Amino acid sequence: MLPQIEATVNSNLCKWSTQGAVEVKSAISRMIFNFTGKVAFGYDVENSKAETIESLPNFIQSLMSFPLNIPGTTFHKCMKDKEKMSNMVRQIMKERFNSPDKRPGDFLDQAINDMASEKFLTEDFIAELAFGILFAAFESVSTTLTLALKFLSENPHVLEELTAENEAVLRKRENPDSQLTWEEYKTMTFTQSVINETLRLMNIPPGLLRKALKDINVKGYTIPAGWTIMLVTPIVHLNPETYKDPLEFNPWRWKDLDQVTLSKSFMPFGGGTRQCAGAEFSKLYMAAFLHVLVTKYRWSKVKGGRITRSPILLFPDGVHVKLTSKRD
Ligand code: HEM
Repeated sequence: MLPQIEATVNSNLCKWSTQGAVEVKSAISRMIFNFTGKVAFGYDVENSKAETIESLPNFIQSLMSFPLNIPGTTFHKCMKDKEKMSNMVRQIMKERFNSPDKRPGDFLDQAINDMASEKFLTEDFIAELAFGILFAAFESVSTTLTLALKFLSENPHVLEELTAENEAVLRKRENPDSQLTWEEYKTMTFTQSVINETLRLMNIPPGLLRKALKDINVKGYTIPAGWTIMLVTPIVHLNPETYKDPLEFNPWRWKDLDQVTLSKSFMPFGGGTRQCAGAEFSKLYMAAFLHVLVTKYRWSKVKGGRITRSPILLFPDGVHVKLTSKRD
């Protein structure tokens, strides 16, 4: 999948560099939506008959609204947008039922095959599931990468080290134009540290939700069985006892953090059996994005960059940048 990721990042960044200013959050949302939609559900943005998801980048803003489903409300608009995405998957499912010989063997095909043995897998369930996966993918990865861009712009010494690591990867190749390999990805430790540090500082969700299955005693207090518990990950990620100067964007700190500390103090993808299903894919995607970005392009901020939390992380004015090729 790495060559596919690199190719999609290459073509998108090339396109952005020929435009004026690009609003990064929306642009990355579309890029990751189209990619995940294609590899998991066969959504072909170029040739699809399904309606283009124009409202996609604003979906998250309408999600946190009063749940009044009547025309004119934000919630109603949110439900309509969700319906568009689910319908897109329903349409693809219909095409696959009609042409069983043209199945690519992706995630959607697996779900369709499992419908025979798993009673809960109805067409509606798969459409909802697809929406959940697409939403989980485009919102979180685009927020992380947008924030990484912002942090890198504000910390030129980090950008310098990141660029040096990624340019060294190119220099070590026999053919500098060959594609990023898994082995190269594994050597990009500073790139991983930049991603970890961005994930640590940003905390997209305000916490993780769990249900107490039995009464739990915590320091003399009882959490009764059945109660919902919220683990506030931002508190864990900004704990000065683990992370010195916790508000500082300092990817170098990851060199000295051991695995035991991290298992309890770093959980951007959650933990246990409900841990994020897309964690490894996301890290790979983000590393490939940063690799292409810093080796081929430079960028300057045009406007935006303000961040709010409500309760997830939002960029109310977007982050607008101008990308230029390093070859120009
Ligand atoms: C930077 C990127 C991402 C972050 C920070 C992130 C974060 C999270 C978090 C915090 C959870 C809740 C875990 C828990 O309760 O323990 C979660 C769940 C989930 N994520 Fe992600 N996610 C990311 C990307 C993705 C991507 C790209 C996909 C799919 C391709 C994805 C699919 C899922 C799914 C399916 C779940 C539900 C898992 C379950 O309940 O069993 N995520 N994610």
